[in-house]
Amino acid sequence: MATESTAPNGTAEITMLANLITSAVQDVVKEYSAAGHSVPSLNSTEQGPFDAPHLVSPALSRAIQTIEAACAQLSFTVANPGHVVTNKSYGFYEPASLLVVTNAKIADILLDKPEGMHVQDLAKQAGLDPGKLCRILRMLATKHCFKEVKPDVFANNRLSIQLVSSNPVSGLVVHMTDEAFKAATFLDATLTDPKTASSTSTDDTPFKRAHGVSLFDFYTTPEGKKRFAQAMVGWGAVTGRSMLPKVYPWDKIPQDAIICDIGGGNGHATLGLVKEFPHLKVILQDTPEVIQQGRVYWNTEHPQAVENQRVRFVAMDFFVDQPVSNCDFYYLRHVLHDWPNAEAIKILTNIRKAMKSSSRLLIHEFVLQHAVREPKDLSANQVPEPLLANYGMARIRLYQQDINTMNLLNSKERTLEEFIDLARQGGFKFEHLWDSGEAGLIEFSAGFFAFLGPVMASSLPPPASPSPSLSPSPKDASPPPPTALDRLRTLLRELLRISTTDGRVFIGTFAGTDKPLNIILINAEEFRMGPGADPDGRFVGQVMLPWKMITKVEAHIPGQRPPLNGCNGGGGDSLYMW
Ligand SMILES: C[S@@+](CC[C@H](N)C(=O)[O-])C[C@H]1O[C@@H](n2cnc3c(N)ncnc32)[C@H](O)[C@@H]1O
Repeated sequence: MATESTAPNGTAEITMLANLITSAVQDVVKEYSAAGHSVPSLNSTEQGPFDAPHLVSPALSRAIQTIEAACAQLSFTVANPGHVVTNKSYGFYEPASLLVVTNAKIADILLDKPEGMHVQDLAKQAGLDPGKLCRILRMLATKHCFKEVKPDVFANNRLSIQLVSSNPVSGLVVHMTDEAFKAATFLDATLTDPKTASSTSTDDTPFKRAHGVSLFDFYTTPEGKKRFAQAMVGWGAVTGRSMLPKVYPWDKIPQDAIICDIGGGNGHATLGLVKEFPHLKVILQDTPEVIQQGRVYWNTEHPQAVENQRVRFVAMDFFVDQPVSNCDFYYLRHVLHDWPNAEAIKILTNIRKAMKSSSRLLIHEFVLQHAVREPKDLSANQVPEPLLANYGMARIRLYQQDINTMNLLNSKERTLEEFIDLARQGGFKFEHLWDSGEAGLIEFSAGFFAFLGPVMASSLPPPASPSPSLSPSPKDASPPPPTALDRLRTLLRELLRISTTDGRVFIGTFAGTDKPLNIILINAEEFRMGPGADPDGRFVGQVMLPWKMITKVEAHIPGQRPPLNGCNGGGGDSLYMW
């Protein structure tokens, strides 16, 4: 007897997918027509009007992602599943072949030859066997990279033109298809060896197993450094380094606000930002050697910023040093994904120590999403059914890159929840996720003071060390008039001496919640050496005092040096003092 199936209805799904594709194609055509263009053919090698992430409107981006996700899902639904899975297992021949043609500069040889070249001539120039090159080019052309214009005659097309050696994307392609790809063949062995299975050390990666050295040691020669730098420029181009000016309300940020670009590489992201918003200043921080490269890059790409002192270059080791103190923004772009949690928290903690109360941390990275819909996940719910909640194949690079970080560095890409948790452990409070195309820009405030709002932030005493910026943060601008609660908070911010009904006296500060039923204090003397003290001796403890126990509250006696130089909140309920 036939039982009623509870499986989703494939007929309904493929009809919905086809409808999504039709409507998204109309949206794409509309966007191109509005820009006065027709949609570029795959056969064209001309640059299109939307060929970089920052040029794509949110509507066009949605339409493109819908097409990429729905086409894959539709074909995987209707095709023989054995055929689909076998094809997936053969997928590695694509990167292997891309490396051959990129190293041989086939796309360069084909430049300005729309009629194409016979593979005999191509192979002669490239120094390869014509028969073998022909088979490689035909496979790639069958995957729409290069075009076979006549039998055995190949030309560039819209995809292969990216492999031209002057295009930084080709640098990324070589890095991925050579050293990363070789390392990936050791993924299974690394994950099943008890010695390396759960390790987060860079010495226990598939990369090290494949190459005998860690990723960092692989690129020590000048040639290696150049190769990695090229790959990173390609990475920036593809992942949308030019998105930074677009996704945050920089126009509302006051004159001379300082963005500290930590682990900023040559500073290409913040260079683009100050070009578009010249009222901002940048402090670029990276290792000494990279900072030198940054200087050269800015002197070439934006000499006015250097001459007018809109940029400073400060070398650092972000595991050891605090970044420059009291900047308005601390910007981390694709830095944390290089590190497992323990190291990432160390970087964040050092930033946290450098921040003033109104500073903001901006983490600019891929933000992974589950492939399944969850009712509370608003962004996933914007993805039309029956597509996967994370846009499936349209966003596959995020999930491949997550494996890539495991492969190369034993690190990871993260979900929003993971970023919030990591930052909380570094002393930050989540404020906002700004949609930035492929990556997200996640904004955090400085833990404790965050809840106090703009009035509190602007009423803080001046920082102990000279501030590089005298400009208030955006949140400080035009504060609303203080309320009674704000005034109470301002009082409570000061170092206080609090006497209690049981005769104890605490010196500390308020670190409570918005509902001041209890007061949380730090007693420096009592807790500094206590069991709760952190290894740096900064977290000295806390105590909850119900209001009814408090007999007297005195502001710290003016002129007397406070027992501590200042205090600031950690994430949630911890408090740091120094
Ligand atoms: C993946 S790159 C990201 C560069 C840049 N933010 C971008 O988005 O292009 C990571 C950066 O972290 C820097 N870095 C690595 N270890 C560091 C350390 N201990 N101190 C400071 N910077 C470091 C590297 O030199 C590199 O520039």
